[in-house]
Formats: sequence, C-alpha cells, structure tokens
Amino acid sequence: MVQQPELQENSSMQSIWRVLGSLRTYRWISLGALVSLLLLTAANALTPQLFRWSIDQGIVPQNLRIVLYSAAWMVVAAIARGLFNFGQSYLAEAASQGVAYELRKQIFSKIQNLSFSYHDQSQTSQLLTRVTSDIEQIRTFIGTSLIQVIGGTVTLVAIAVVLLIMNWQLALITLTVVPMSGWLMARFISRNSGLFRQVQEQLGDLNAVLQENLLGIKVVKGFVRESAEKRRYTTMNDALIKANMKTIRAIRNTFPFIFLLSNLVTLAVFAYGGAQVIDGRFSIGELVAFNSYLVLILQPILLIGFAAPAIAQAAASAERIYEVVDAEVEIRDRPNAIAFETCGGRITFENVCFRYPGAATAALKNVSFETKPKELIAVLGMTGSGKSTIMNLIARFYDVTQGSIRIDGRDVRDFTLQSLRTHIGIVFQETTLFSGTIRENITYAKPKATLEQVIEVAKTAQIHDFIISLPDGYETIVGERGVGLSGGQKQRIAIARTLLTDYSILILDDSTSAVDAKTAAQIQAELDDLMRQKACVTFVVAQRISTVKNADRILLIDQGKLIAQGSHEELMQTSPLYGVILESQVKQKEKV
Ligand SMILES: Nc1ncnc2c1ncn2[C@@H]1O[C@H](COP(=O)(O)OP(=O)(O)OP(=O)(O)O)[C@@H](O)[C@H]1O
Repeated sequence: MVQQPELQENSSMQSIWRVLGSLRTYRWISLGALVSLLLLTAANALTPQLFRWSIDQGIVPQNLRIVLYSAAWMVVAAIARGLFNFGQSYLAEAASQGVAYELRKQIFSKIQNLSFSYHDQSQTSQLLTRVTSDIEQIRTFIGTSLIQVIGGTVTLVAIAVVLLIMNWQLALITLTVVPMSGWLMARFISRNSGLFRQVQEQLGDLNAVLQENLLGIKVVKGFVRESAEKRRYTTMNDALIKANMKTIRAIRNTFPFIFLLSNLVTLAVFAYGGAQVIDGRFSIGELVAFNSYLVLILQPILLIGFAAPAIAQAAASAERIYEVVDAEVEIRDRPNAIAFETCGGRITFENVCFRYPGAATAALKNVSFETKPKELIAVLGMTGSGKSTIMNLIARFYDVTQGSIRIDGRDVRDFTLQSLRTHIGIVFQETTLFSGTIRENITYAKPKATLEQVIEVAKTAQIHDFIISLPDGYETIVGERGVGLSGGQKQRIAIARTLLTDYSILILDDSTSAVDAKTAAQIQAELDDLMRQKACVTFVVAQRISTVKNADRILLIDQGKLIAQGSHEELMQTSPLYGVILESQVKQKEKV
C-alpha cells in the first residue's frame, strides 16, 4: 500500500515514454522541429557575442563601422530567430496533432473491440474524458512542453559551455542555479502526478453527471429534481475546482523559489563580475554579454519549470489512455478460428452456466436444449430470469462460464466473431438509432442496399406507411437517439435494420414491446414466412401469447434455469408457472 504512489509515478513515466515512442510515426516532422530548435538555439547563443563585439570592438574604441556591422548581423540573427522559432513551433504542433490523431484512432478502435463486459463496468463519461481532455493534455505536452524541455536543455548546455569558456569562475556561480532548480522541479513532478490524475478523474465524474442529465432530462423534470441535480453538479464542480486549486498552489509554491534563486545569481554575477571589470580582468562588453547569457540561461530553466506541470498532467493522462488501449479484449477469435458459413439449424446448449463479470449470482444455471432446423423458439420467463442472457451468449457478446454452445456440432468459440455475428440477425431489447436519415439507419449494416430492398424490409416491419407519410420520407433525418420517433416506431426501424442483413439465425429480443398488439401481430404474421424462408432458427423473447402460441417450441426460463420446454398445449398441461405467466398476460391484455 505504501508503495502505491511510487508505482503510479513509475507507470505514469512509462506511459510518457510510450507517448514519445509514438512520435516515431512522425519522425521526419519531429526531426525538422528538432533541427529548427537547434538552429534557434545557435542564433540565440550568437546574439550576446554580437553585443560583446559591438561594445568592445566598436563602441569603446569608437569604431562606427564595427558598430554598424554588428547591428546588421544582429538584424540577420533576429530574422533567423524568427524563422527557426516559427519552424520549430509549427513542426512540433504538426507532430502533436499527428500523435493526438493516432491516439484518438487507437482508443476508438479499442472501444469498438472491447467486449460487452468492459462496457458494462466502465463509465461512458470517463471514456469520453479520456478521448477528449486526456488526449488534449498529451497534445499540449508534445506541441509545447516537450519542445520547451528539449530546447531548454540544449540552450542550457550550449550556454554553459560558452560561459565556461568566457569566464569559468563567474560561470560556476551562474550555473549553481541549474541543479538547484532542477531538483525543485523533479520534486514537484514526482509529488504531484497523483494530483493531476485526480483532477482528470474528477473531470470525468463531472462529465458523468452532465451526461446522465442530458440523457435523463425527462426523468429529472418529471420528478422535479432540477434543484437536487443542480446541487449534485455544484458539489462535484466545487470538488473539481478544489482539486484544480490544489494543483495551482503546488505550481505556485515551486516557482517563487526558482525566481528567488535566479535573482540571487544575477546579484552575485553583477557583484563578482563588476569587481573583475574594475580590476581590468573582464571587459564591459563581456559583462554585458554574460548578463545576456544569464537571462538566456534562466529562461530555459523557467520554461522547463512551466513545462513540468504539463508533463505531470500529460503523464497522468497518458496512463489513463493506455489503460483503455491495453485493456484486455475478453471475447476474441481463437488462433485457428474458422469462418461460419452455413447454418444447418442445430443450436445446442449443453449445461450452460453463466455469471456476469462481477455479479454475485449466476444468471444461467445448467441450461441445456437443442434446436431443430427452421424451428421458431419462443423464450418465456419472468423479468430478470435470464432470457436476454441466452441471446447474448449465442452471439458471443459474452462467453459461457461453464458448458458449451454449439452450432451444428461446432462450438461457437471456434468461429471467427465477425462471421458468427454476420450470420446472426439480432434486434435488441433497447433500441439505438444513430443520427442520420431513416434510410441510413435501416441500411446501417448493408450500406449498398437498394431503395427497393429497404422498402421491402420496412413493409415487413410495418413501418413503411409511417415513413412515407413524413415530408422527407426515407430521407428524414432522425436525431441523436432517434428523437422525433415514438418508442414503437424506433423499434420497427430497428427490426427493418436487422431484416436487411444476411442473417441465418434470427433473434428478436422483446423487440415489439413498445409496439401495439395489433401491429405486433401484423409484424409477426409478415415475419413468419420470412423466418421460415431465410432463417435456419429463430428465437423470439416473447411477452405476447400470440407469439408463444405460434412458436414450435417454448423454453420456459425461471431464475436462470430452463424449467420446462414444449409446445403451448404441452406446457399448459405440465407447467404451473407457464399457466401463471399466461394468466397474468391475459389479465394485462384485458386491462388494455
Ligand atoms: N450486464 C450485466 N451485468 C451483471 N448482471 C446482469 C447484466 N445483465 C443482466 N444481468 C443480470 O442477469 C440476470 C438475467 O438478466 P436478463 O437480462 O437475461 O433477464 P431477462 O429475462 O432478459 O429480463 P427482462 O425480461 O427484464 O428483459 C438478471 O438478474 C440481471 O440482473
């Protein structure tokens, strides 16, 4: 436990090295920035020498030609400084944009690959903060701080050499400032990296509340919880500002010491150097040049000092980003996975047990059944009994904890995920549409589908008439989360979207729950034919008696166990629970 901050510091620094490694992709741009930086340093180091030349060879002996020459050279040096400064900052920015681009790409594709279990346990807002704010910290580090540190170090070394050549005693006095401020900065970074991580985490938490409120604004208003939500947000906002102020205090505590050090050194140089000039051992020009170098040497120390918090922040951010990039993808292809090509219709569950990661109890216990080709299976059970879990396991959104699921005798884990999921058409219980047109949403998995194909599936899903009644028809834009559509309309678009795919196993997970009974029956009737033609097996998580009656077989699930299976008539006679569920549904229907 005591070691924890140290460990964290180590992994922060490792992450920063990794970020630096990613600059390899932009090696030419980075090299250009470095060369510009070296040339800038050389131009900077040359300028005080021009001063010295002008004073000692021009002003003091009253030689106007040298004064004018040196002035002309100073103009050239100034232009060169301007050019190299532009070059180094432009190229460093370009490299930083490149690294940010790569990181965004990496993290996005990782988010796409991560298994359901990762998404179950991670907060969307924390992921959003990582993709936005954390990457921005890294970009600033590469575009600004890194160049400051490298430039500062190069300048320090170059000027230290020049000073030692000019006057080694005075140089030694001046250079004492370097190790002292270096130590102050190193201490600052090592002490505060945890603090910067904390700030980023609190920003993520604050974003979580914001996001929840944006998504759930109807609930907030419906329950008149605006003030409570404002209070919750304010409390977290206060915590964030407190953490931020803590970091600012840490930064501000470090810098006055460095300023003090630099001022003391300036005094010492003036006193000691002035005495040497009076003694005739040092020229006025040299003292002026020395003083200019002093400013030049303090500047990089301060720049490195300013860069220090940004480095610590970037280190914390890099660590958070690599946590996602390196997260284990639990569900992936086996080394010799094969493509799932045709489906014979025999899906076997053999003693399947499943527990959600982190859950205390198993969601499925020893479930065994086998489907026959072309069968329509209805899955029925109380809420939370495990129906959706069975569907999730067929498509390998999760892998079984024990037992196996086979398709035509082959374990689902033997197939490549892509081919398996391409063959499974699934309509989820919760409907998600993307922003875009209705047509784009329906063709989500098959962008090249023709309008005729789109209309055909929309008709089957009983949504065509509604779509053409809209002013823009299939080109109507549906907003984020399908705003502007009712729950039932969204569900039917989702059904059409699935029907358009090349499925051979069809899974409808309570996908008409928001559709009225009459329309649902129409969809069911339309689907019946289609299912028997196109699907080798169909699973319907059912709530409606009509669906259940229509099914070839009903699986009755209770508390994660398959407690009975058979046709409607068989279960009516053998299963008391079936009777209870049906009765409750009949009552519900009567109420409606
Ligand atoms: N992602 C998850 N992580 C942990 N536990 C989960 C997760 N999803 C579901 N569960 C739990 O697993 C059990 C079965 O859930 P499942 O969603 O399969 O039920 P269901 O029969 O489909 O319910 P409903 O009819 O309400 O949709 C429940 O107890 C639920 O709390």
